[in-house]
Amino acid sequence: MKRIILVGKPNSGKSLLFNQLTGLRQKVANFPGVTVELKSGRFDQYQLVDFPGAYSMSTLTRDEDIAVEKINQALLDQDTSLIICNLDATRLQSSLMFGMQMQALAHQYGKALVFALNMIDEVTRFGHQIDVAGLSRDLGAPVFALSAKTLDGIAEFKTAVIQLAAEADSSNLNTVALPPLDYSVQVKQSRLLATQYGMPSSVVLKKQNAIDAFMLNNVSGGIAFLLVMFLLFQSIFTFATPLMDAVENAIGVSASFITDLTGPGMLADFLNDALFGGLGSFLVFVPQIMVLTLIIGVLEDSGYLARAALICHRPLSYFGLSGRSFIPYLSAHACAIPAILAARTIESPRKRLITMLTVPLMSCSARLPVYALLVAVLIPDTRYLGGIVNLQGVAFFGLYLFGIVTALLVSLLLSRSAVTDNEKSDMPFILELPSYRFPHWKPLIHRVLSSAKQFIYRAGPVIFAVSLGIWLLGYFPTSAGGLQDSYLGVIGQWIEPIFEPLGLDWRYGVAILMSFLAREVFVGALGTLFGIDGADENIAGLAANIQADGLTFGAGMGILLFYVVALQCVATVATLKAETGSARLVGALVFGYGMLAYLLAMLCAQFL
Ligand SMILES: Nc1nc2c(ncn2[C@@H]2O[C@H](COP(=O)(O)OP(=O)(O)OP(=O)(O)O)[C@@H](O)[C@H]2O)c(=O)[nH]1
Ligand SMILES: [Mg+2]
Repeated sequence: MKRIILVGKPNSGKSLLFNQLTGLRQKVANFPGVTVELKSGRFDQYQLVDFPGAYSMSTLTRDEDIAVEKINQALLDQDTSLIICNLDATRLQSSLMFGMQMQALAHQYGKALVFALNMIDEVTRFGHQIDVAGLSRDLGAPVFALSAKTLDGIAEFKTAVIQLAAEADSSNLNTVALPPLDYSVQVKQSRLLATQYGMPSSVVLKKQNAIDAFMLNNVSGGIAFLLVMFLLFQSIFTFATPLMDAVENAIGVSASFITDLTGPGMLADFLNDALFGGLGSFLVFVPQIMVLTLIIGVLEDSGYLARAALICHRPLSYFGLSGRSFIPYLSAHACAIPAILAARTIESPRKRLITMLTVPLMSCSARLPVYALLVAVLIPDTRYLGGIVNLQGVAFFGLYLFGIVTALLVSLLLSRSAVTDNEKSDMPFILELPSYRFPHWKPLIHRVLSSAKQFIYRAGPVIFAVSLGIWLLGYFPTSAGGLQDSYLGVIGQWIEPIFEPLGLDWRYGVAILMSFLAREVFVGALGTLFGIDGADENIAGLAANIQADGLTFGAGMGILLFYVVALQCVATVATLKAETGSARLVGALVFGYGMLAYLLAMLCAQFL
């Protein structure tokens, strides 16, 4: 298939334009370095490829390396019909700096190129107008003003792209032998063109500077940062509670409705214990995942993340990390895998490696159900300041904080050790601050919904299978009750010695071992086990069941810390191996985190 490539400076709106052209939903967010690998989709009869952004053809970071390497391949490829070079109309100079290099290369390799002058809605909003015809004339290439957000100019652009690509396919431009690029010329020319056509930077920066005077100030910025982080984690707990209660009630009502229909017997036992007890107790946590995604999404789209990265650069440097590590660290609270990839934007290879190795310590959304369940068991629901601060919410925040602090300490250890190459640490820290924007709500809603869908699709089948397996083994041969005498009970006796020092009986052991398949399984497995065990089960109250069963505070805290630290995710391990290229290193990491987790759990059980 013939190909059209979409390139440009970071954060210039490439991915949003890509989504509009292909109908796909690649991640779009308001900070540089969102797209870190090539993504393709179909546009008309072409394959459209969205690239990571690059500031110039001489690269600083791994994502830029990938972009430039793949651009060079595309230039040599017969199948590349057209290059769309995306420009941010509000930041014309830096966009053109890359754009003009790209244009010279396209010329050199005989490729057709069109400029998309994106974000034109913002230019209009600032009361400025760009002379598009003049810019096109001076650049010597077609330029289309458009907005990937409001869709202004998109229809014309689509038609033009198809036409230009078809023309290029039939005309066979010839390679022109040009001397190698002299980048200083492009810098000078882009400055001239930007002064002539672009918005004066005083207009763009006025509002931004006013907010940044507060946000980047050492004192007010630091306080704002801590407040934002506290509210982020606290609100996962508070905002989601009503929704969680609703889901819990809905599951309870469905459970009693269905078991009324079936009447007592094995089928009812199965539905109650495995389906509603296992899968049901996991579904309760979906609202929390949605709230977490929503808040991270708002932060990402507002432009605040880049500021937070800047504020954190100094403190993170003490631990051998970079300010840019902040973005992978934050997004790892949703899932570690994209976060490990996002570490590609970190300038120093050494800091990138340390970031990747410590990202799994951030509490990802798979741990949320475990945290929420055990916090509800162990911590009383006490409220302060008229309900704004909730003790359970504070405990929740404490767990996230524990993950972050452990990650920082491990980073410090790694940065002082021989695992990493110290010579490559002195790379400049450069981060472009994006404009503040109101979050684009439509993609945000999609993202929230798809996070829920993914959460269910990813862990749901595993949880169902595990619940089913546990139920069968736990129900037979003594269906009358007596989990202890079931097949599972027998297996349980073998593993009990491992968990005894943690103050846990074999049921918790089974749930912990099973959660190496997916962490969320812990909740489903316990739900099923307590379901079989309890006579008149009330699935809505797994937390209450565990409390009544007498889980001690120390042992419970031990489980929590175990889940914070242990690396129990096959997909994360695979991604780490691919990105670091070292199975040994990743193996050692899994073992190290496992031992630390066990040790912490043991200390809690013995001393708390
Ligand atoms: N107002 C406005 N905002 C836009 C437009 N296009 C994109 N944005 C916003 O600009 C930000 C960056 O968009 P992306 O599509 O992620 O940019 P990108 O060029 O793919 O960025 P990288 O992948 O980091 O290189 C997001 O906050 C978008 O919502 C536009 O036409 N108008
Ligand atoms: Mg992108």
